Amino acid sequence: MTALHPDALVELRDVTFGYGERPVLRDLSLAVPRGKVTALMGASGGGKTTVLRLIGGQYRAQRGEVLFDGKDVGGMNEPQLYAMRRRMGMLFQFGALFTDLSVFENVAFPLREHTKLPEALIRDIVLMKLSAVGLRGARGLMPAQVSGGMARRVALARAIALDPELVMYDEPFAGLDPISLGTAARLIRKLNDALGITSIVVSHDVQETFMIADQVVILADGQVAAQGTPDEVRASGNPLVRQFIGADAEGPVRFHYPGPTVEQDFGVEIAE
Ligand SMILES: Nc1ncnc2c1ncn2[C@@H]1O[C@H](COP(=O)(O)OP(=O)(O)OP(=O)(O)O)[C@@H](O)[C@H]1O
Repeated sequence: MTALHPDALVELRDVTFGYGERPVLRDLSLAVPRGKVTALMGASGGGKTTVLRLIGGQYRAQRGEVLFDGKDVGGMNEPQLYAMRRRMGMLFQFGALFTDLSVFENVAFPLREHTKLPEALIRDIVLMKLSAVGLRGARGLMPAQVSGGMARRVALARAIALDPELVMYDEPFAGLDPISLGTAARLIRKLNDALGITSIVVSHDVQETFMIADQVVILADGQVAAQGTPDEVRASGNPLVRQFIGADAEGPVRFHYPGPTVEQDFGVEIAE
């Protein structure tokens, strides 16, 4: 399989996908360059998490191809998927930690699950990863004893425990105060560069995400509405994009999930 974008670690080619009748992604094509931070943004329900699930092989594209390192994820069998997922770290919304395991054991978990490394080596790796997120000293704490921002950093250390090539972050900043949010964003950038990772960040926080991203992809209606460097996207004239990045308060993005009209549901006309 020859990649259209030779420097891409992940590539979607003309991908169509829906959970049922309703298509979520329509002929979507995008490339995630190696070693870079790609931000995936767009209105709620636009399909961002769905893209991550297709990359992780949780779902298969109905049409088109999802390539990881040049191989079609949709064509992989279970052992191949398992091997591919070992090369990926995932940090999902709120990066839930195992509440009955210490900070140390949370980070050690993937190493114990996926490797047969001796205990001494596991210890060194865990402490190295915790050090990378500034929490080596917190190893003995339980999740209930750490702040929300710290918990997110522990989850980040866990996501990079197996030295992944790709890390996917789904709303890594959700629920964080502005200071923790800034810290988490800078950490994602720092780890990306220090460890030579490729990162995909799904986020609604325009300011912080634009600060750390090399490439921004804005999804709307299951397609790419804009793509480019943060500056290029900021300069976009597309009304959807302008509304999303906050340049225009009013715009074409619908507030309501598609469904029957108010008149159909209530038999009267109500201003929304
Ligand atoms: N497992 C599922 N079964 C059925 N429909 C789903 C499922 N997961 C998501 N959807 C629908 O698919 C659409 C896209 O969802 P997705 O979570 O990918 O969007 P998103 O851009 O990540 O949204 P948000 O920013 O709100 O998290 C939504 O309309 C959602 O309701």
